[in-house]
Amino acid sequence: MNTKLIDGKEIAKKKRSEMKSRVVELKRLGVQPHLAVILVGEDPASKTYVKNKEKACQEIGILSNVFHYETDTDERTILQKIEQLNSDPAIHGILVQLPLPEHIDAKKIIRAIDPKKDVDGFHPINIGKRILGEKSFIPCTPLGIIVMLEEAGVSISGKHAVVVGRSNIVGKPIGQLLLDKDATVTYCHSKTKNLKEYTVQADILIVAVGKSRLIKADDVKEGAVVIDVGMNRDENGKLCGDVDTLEVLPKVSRITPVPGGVGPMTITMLLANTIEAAKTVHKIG
Ligand SMILES: Nc1nc2c(c(=O)[nH]1)N[C@@H](CN(C=O)c1ccc(C(=O)N[C@@H](CCC(=O)O)C(=O)O)cc1)CN2
Repeated sequence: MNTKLIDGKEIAKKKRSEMKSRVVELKRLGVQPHLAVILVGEDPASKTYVKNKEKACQEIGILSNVFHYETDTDERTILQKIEQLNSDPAIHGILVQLPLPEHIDAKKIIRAIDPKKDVDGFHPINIGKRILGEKSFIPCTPLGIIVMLEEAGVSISGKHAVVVGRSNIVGKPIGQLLLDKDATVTYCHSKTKNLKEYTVQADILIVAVGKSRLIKADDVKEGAVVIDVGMNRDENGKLCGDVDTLEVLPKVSRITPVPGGVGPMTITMLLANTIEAAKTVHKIG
């Protein structure tokens, strides 16, 4: 692998092996982390992600249950399931795979999850706590990006980080996390005029917009670190990111590939959050 590429698969492997040992320790103390996953519908990508989450849990000794509902399941059934999981002391983490079918209000569903079991970090209580710098669950993809930057030895303090994209799952939280690490943060989005004017100033460029190969060599500064969160299919059906990796590679100091970059870290951080949830509830430091 090109030395400029930040290998998400390798970092994920290392982190999962560390977590496996932590789970062994927890089991010795009589605690086995347990994750409940709710999947509604037949979206092929969501089914794959859920299967991979189940497999990853199994690999490191976390218990997992998947509750798979048909597409036309009503909101009340899902809310009742969440209520049941909230009050089950054996369950440490709950996640609802997104996106949900249109007739289900995702905001209502997320708010129903006990914030102490919200291992996705999407509940408004966890978002508020995070903004205030209090201990909270951090959404898995942004948390994975921070871990990748640390593992790659990229210093964040004093750097100009430009975030392209303002989703609640990635863009907003990653900007906040970088700010907490003393970066100067600029947010860009679909209404930003002359995007390039901002991206060329970035020491650390995070792109999460869902547009195939939007960022070209001319859009990045020499020596920048580029984190590509995009996961798109190009005109030939090939998986690609929001950054034109091949074109940008000669110019940057480090870059995450797609696939094999940020993606594998998302599930790895879910495991980390589930372990943390179990430790917190059992008051294990
Ligand atoms: N409840 C949640 N829903 C969704 C989340 C989330 O964090 N919580 N994130 C995404 C989907 N996602 C996990 O759920 C996810 C996406 C991608 C990957 C990944 O490993 N991607 C691979 C490529 C996979 C492929 O070949 O298609 C990679 O980048 O190498 C893992 C998890 C939306 N929903």
